[in-house]
Amino acid sequence: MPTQQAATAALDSPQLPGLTTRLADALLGDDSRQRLTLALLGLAALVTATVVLLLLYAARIGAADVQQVGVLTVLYFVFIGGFYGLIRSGLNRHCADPTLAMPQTLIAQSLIGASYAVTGPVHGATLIMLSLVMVFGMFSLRPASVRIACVYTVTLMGMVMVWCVQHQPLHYPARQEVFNFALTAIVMLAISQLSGQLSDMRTRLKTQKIALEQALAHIKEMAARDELTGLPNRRRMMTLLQEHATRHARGGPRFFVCIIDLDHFKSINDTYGHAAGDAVLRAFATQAQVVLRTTDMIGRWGGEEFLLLLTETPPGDPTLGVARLRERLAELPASPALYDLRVRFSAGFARYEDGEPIDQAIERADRALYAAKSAGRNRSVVL
Ligand SMILES: Nc1nc2c(ncn2[C@@H]2O[C@H](COP(=O)(O)OP(=O)(O)OP(=O)(O)O)[C@@H](O)[C@H]2O)c(=O)[nH]1
Repeated sequence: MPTQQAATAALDSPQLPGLTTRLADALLGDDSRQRLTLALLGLAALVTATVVLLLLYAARIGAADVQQVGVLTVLYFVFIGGFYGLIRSGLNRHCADPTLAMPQTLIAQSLIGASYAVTGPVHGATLIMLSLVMVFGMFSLRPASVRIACVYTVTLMGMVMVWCVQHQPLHYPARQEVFNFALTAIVMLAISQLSGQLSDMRTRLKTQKIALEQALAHIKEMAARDELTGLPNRRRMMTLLQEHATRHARGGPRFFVCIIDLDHFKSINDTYGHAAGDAVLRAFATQAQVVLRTTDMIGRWGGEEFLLLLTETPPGDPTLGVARLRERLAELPASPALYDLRVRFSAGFARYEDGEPIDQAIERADRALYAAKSAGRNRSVVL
C-alpha cells in the first residue's frame, strides 16, 4: 500500500509546478510590471518583518511597552497590506509613479523612527533598517527623490532622538544619541551620493543598450542588402521566397518567380569600364523600383541578374510589370553618364506550384530565362 501511495505521489508531482504557478498568479497577478512592483513591496515586507521581530523581542525582555509594540505591529501590517491592496487592485496605475516607491519609503522610515523610540535599550538595531530601506529605494527612486527621502529621514530621526533624550534619558543618553544622529546623517549622505552615481551608471547602460540595438539593426539591414544597388540581396530574397511559399501553403496568394538578366552586359563593361557597368546596374535597380508594383519585390540575385517576386493578382499576366519596365528602359539612358545607351534585358518566369520546393520554381525560372536568351533576348518567357 505505501508503495502505491508513493507511486500516486510521484504521478502527482508533475502537477506541483502548475500549482505553484497558479498560487503565484493568484498572489501576484500576471502583469509583469505589477509583479515587479509587488517584488519591491516584498522587500519592504522583509524589512518590516525584521523590525516587528525586534519589537516583539524588546517587548519580551521588558525593554518595550507591550501596548506600543502592539500598535506598531498592527501599523506595519496595515502598511504592507494597504500597499498590497493598492497594487493588486491596480489603483497604483493611476499614480504618477506606479511603483509607489516614494510613499513606501517615507512610511517605512516613519514606522522605523517610531520603533526606534519604543525599543529602549535595543533601539540601535533599528538604525540599520533605516539604511536598508534607503538602499532598496536607491534602485527604484530617482536621485532627487532619494535625496528628499534622506533629508526626511535625517530630520525625522533628529526629532525622534531629541524627544527620546528628553523623555527617556536612561535608555537614550544624549552623547550616544548625538553619535547615532551623526551616523544616520553620514549614512544618508553616502546613500544619496551613491544614488546619483547609480543613476549615471543606469543612464550610461541605457544609452549603450540603445546604441547596441541600433548597431544590430544596422548590421541586420546591411546583411540583407546588396551594397551596389541597395536592393535586397540574394539571401534576403531566398528568405522572402520561403516565406511566400509557407504563406501560400497556408492559403496565402500564389506568386511568380522571375529572373531578369541584362542583355550583353559584358560588352558594357568591356566598352565603358567596370565603374560604368556598376552605374548601369544602379540605374536599372532604381527604375525597377519605380516601375514595378509596390507588392512586387525585386532583389539582386548576383552579377547582372535580378530576381523578382510577383504576387499573383487575377486576371494574371505576370509579365505585364516587366513589360512596363522594358518600355521605360527603352526611353531612358542606361545611366546618367551613358546618355545614348539603352539597357535591354531577358526575363524568365515560373509560377510557384503547390507544395514544390522553392529551388524547383527558381530552376524553372532559370530555364525560362535561358529560353528567352536563346530566342533572341529582350523578351520574357513563362514556364
Ligand atoms: N560592372 C559590374 N559588372 C558585373 C558585376 N557583376 C557581374 N558583372 C559582369 O557582368 C558580365 C556578365 O557577362 P555574361 O555572363 O557574359 O552575360 P552578358 O554579357 O550579359 O550576356 P548575356 O547574358 O548572354 O546577354 C560579366 O562581364 C561580369 O564581369 C558588377 O557588380 N558590376
